[in-house]
Amino acid sequence: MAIDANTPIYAVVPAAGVGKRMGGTQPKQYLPLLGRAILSHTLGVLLDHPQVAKVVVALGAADGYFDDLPEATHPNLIKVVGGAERADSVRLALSQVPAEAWALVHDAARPCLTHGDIDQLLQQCGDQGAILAMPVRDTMKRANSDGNIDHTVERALLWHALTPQLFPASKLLRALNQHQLNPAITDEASAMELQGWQPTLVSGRPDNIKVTHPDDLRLAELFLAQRSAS
Ligand SMILES: Nc1ccn([C@@H]2O[C@H](COP(=O)(O)OP(=O)(O)OP(=O)(O)O)[C@@H](O)[C@H]2O)c(=O)n1
Ligand SMILES: C[C@](O)(CO)[C@H](O)COP(=O)(O)O
Repeated sequence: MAIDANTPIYAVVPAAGVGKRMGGTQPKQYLPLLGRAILSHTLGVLLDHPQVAKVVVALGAADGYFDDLPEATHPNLIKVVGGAERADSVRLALSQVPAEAWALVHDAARPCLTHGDIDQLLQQCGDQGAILAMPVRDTMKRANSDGNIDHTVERALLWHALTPQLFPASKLLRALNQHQLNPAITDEASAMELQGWQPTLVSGRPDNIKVTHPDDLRLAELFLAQRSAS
């Protein structure tokens, strides 16, 4: 089942983080990437997709950067104030999404998303929702408390969860409300799984990285520069 062409799709962009793991003096979503802020790249991809009706971005309460972005005045963009955790920011953003819409939740910190991956997610999404993901390629180890190997983890069915993650907005909001005190909710699918949902895993591009540490920024630059050169 693909998402019906008449179903409204609202993108939800959690962008209220501070980027502790990145270090630096400004939130990482505003770091320059080939001359534009990371968040500007991310919003541009979503605002330009023909099936995305609106983009709701969740910002830090004291965000003093967003209004300088060219996308800040886009007619299809809605701003909300985010929350203490990523899941709170998503839950607060969903207040601006109509109940009948589907929510396409995508990290601000993933600027290398492509329309091709969004199209695959929309086409392969089933009635249980769907997420972009990437099969694990390396042998996986579980560490013990000493930081040594405890055991090797069976990897055949292991995937890296990426974003966007796509769910009916009303069902996602209900799940996030029900589990808002659960620290294990680090993505939308984990909340929906607790509701008994089994979302579709849609294989996505490995260059859809989340800029988390300083070396990720250089990688994102290489990926985007490679595309504009091809
Ligand atoms: N309270 C929060 C925390 C995170 N995010 C967003 O969720 C996405 C993924 O989170 P992460 O990569 O962890 O970003 P930060 O929380 O900023 O990073 P760190 O954990 O290193 O502080 C980011 O776009 C971030 O802005 C958010 O909207 N609200
Ligand atoms: C949502 C996510 O990007 C999927 O991998 C990830 O869970 C975000 O984790 P973070 O610690 O909030 O960056």
